[in-house]
Amino acid sequence: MAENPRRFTVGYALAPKKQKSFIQPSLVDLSRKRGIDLVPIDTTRPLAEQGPFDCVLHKLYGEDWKAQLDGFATKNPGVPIVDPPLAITRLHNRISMLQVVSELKIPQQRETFGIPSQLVVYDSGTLNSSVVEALRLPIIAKPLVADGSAKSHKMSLVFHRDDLLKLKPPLVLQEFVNHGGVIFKVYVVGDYVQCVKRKSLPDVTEEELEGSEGSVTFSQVSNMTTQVSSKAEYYMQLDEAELPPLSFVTEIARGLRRAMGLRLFNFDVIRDVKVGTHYLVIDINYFPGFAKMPSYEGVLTDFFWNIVHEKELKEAGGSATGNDDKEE
Ligand SMILES: Nc1ncnc2c1ncn2[C@@H]1O[C@H](COP(=O)(O)OP(=O)(O)OP(=O)(O)O)[C@@H](O)[C@H]1O
Ligand SMILES: O=P(O)(O)O[C@H]1[C@H](O)[C@@H](O)[C@H](OP(=O)(O)O)[C@@H](OP(=O)(O)O)[C@H]1O
Ligand SMILES: [Mg+2]
Ligand SMILES: [Mg+2]
Repeated sequence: MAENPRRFTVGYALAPKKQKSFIQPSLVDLSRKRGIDLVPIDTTRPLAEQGPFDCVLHKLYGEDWKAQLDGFATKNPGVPIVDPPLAITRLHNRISMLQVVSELKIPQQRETFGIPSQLVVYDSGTLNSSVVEALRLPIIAKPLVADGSAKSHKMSLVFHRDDLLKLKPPLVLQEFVNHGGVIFKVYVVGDYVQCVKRKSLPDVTEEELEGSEGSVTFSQVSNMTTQVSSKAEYYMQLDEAELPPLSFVTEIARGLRRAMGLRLFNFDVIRDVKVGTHYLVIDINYFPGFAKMPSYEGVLTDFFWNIVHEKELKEAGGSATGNDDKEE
């Protein structure tokens, strides 16, 4: 194949913290070598006046930013926006986020999956109603909104029904499922899927449930550097835990990618210790911390390459992105 001297530009718009963690020199260098320049978008200036870009990558929210993206898309209809704001919005609500998992039509064989029993509570009055009684303790209370704010990560693990009354709706009440203290994070970058293990909340025994007083609040367990459990065997659990079969999580990833019309996300999966082959999806995050993923530079550079070459690949009758099957 003849060498293509054309260079491509990916414009990115990220919050300062995200920019710092994601735009590593190693990523910029590798992309540059493959003919792709990563260029920051100036969010203080109209987006439609900037560029030219072959792709716009973003993780910013708000009506103003949406309007900027709309203006840019009108002027540049062929330029992919990763990802469309409307598709991302589904992940800002912990009910609509997991609804999509329940709707997936994937033949389940040895390994099965679902979501934990949960319900949404909009007002304090509902906290002692019979619908809540249907949920088994312990219960995790999560803010309904998952918009990336510190508040949206603040959760409570509740051991007694009385303690539910202290919670502040709107929230999602979800049954806590014992899973051996290990969570699987499945990273999705276009058609690329990688699954890693992280530490999670430790299991709760019947005795602990009877004896525990009050509720415990916590935030971003899997990102914590300090030990969440004092149990000595804790880190051994992480080491020894077997990953779910890659083909199984890849099927779920593919289903989610198609159903949501998103290319950059991860989802958290736990394995029910009681069943052993039953998995529960508990969280989906847009454009998560990919820099924590082994070989992230190569994976993301391949992704950018595929995106900017999408048009010519389609014209040539092939697709290297694996996104030709997405429903957008
Ligand atoms: N139903 C559940 N059963 C058992 N543990 C759970 C359940 N839901 C959440 N957890 C634990 O609580 C942690 C936080 O929950 P979740 O992932 O929903 O929150 P988050 O703030 O959106 O996380 P992230 O930082 O991944 O965005 C999980 O990583 C897991 O350790
Ligand atoms: O701040 P919000 O928009 O909520 O996004 C977070 C995600 O919820 C987390 O899942 C990311 O951490 P992981 O990549 O470990 O899942 C986390 O990654 P980070 O801590 O590297 O930024 C964030 O992307
Ligand atoms: Mg999570
Ligand atoms: Mg989350």
